[in-house]
Amino acid sequence: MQNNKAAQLKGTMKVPGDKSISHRAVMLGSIAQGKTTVSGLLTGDDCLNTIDCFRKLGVDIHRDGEFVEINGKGIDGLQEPSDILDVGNSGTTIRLLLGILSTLPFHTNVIGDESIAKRPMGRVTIPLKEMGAKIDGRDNGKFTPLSIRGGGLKGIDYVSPVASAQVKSAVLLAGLNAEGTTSVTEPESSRDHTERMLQAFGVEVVVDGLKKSIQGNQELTGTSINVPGDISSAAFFLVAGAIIPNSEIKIKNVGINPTRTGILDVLKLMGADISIHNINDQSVEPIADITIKTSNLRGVEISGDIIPRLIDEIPILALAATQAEGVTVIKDAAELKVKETNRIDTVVDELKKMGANIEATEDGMKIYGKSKLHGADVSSHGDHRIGMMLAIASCLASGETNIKNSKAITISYPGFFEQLEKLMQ
Ligand SMILES: O=C(O)C1=C[C@@H](OP(=O)(O)O)[C@@H](O)[C@H](O)C1
Ligand SMILES: C=C(OP(=O)(O)O)C(=O)O
Repeated sequence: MQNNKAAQLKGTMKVPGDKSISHRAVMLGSIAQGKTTVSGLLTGDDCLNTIDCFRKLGVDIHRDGEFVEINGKGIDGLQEPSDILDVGNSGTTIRLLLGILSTLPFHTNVIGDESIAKRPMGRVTIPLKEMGAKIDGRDNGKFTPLSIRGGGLKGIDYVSPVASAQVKSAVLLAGLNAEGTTSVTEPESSRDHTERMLQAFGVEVVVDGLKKSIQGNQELTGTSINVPGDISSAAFFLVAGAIIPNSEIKIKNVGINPTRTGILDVLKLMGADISIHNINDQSVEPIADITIKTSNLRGVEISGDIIPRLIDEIPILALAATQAEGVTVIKDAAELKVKETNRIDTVVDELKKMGANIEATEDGMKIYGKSKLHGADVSSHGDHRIGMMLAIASCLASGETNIKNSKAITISYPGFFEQLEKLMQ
């Protein structure tokens, strides 16, 4: 993909459905009893892989664009698949799926792409094995391909070493069909979409600070889910609006769940001209419209318990920091190393090629502001968020930027380039 400098970005837009919520809607609908309808589903590759895995498990799922109907027969309605389940590039799919498969008394093989093969699965397979699931795979079940035979689980009181919604969700989903109570305690709060959505399906989740508990043998009842716009996708246009001259962008219907809004807090702290309006917190997930205008940003420190609230937004925040006055320091973000790519390395290496003054640290990065970016030959390394960050960087850079493997962007944002082009007109 080739991109050139943009004079301005102006307009009103929507972003596709939230990826985390879309995965969960398909999964919970598949294990619920009765009909679930989902509107506004993200049709990115990751969520399509989730649908494909549950179809292979025998679930009746009809999709018409962003609308999905699932005819659930309860968790016991899932059947041993005759084919390997392939999650593609999606960490959320494999980790949450492992939680569900752990409860089912049959055999499944699960694989993903070469990025998934490098990502740690021990963080979910260790507690799931402790609950009684039989899981094997490379390095004693810590990496794909994985083979799993579930059933006969016992609840656990699990203290997770990482603030990860995928770990929390996998254990809680396994707990749905385990004997007794299952609890997960996290070091910091991670996104709580699973807890919220389980409640919408009629399951009781007990929240005691950082400890979340669930009783075994609870049945889910099908429901209607309306997926809000993905704040992680909106983040690319929020930063674009702030750093590209003469811009003003309004993004409608964005999910503003407080466990996801670290990006808004940091942009405000950096001095961005951002406003949040039309807040509607009447349903399971709160939504709002967000407007951003070209801003004079300043460098900040981003560390501590805000990190899980903006973990996927760090690549685009790093780009914002290259245009801020002063230095930005990102700490406590070692989790970036185990995403689709090592996002500390890919952000630093690719932005350096475009002239940014940025260095990697042990658990984050340091960015010196007000760099003049120039076009270069860069690569997404197959990581959708790196691809989108580079596309926004190219709108600011002088000359031409060639982004290798920009196709990866469809993992979370089909139609990204079309949207960007519309705002340039
Ligand atoms: O649960 C989810 O939907 C997600 C949780 C986060 O990962 P971790 O659970 O590994 O922190 C996030 O980075 C990922 O994009 C989606
Ligand atoms: C880390 C991400 O997703 P996943 O873990 O589902 O692959 C992401 O979307 O940035």
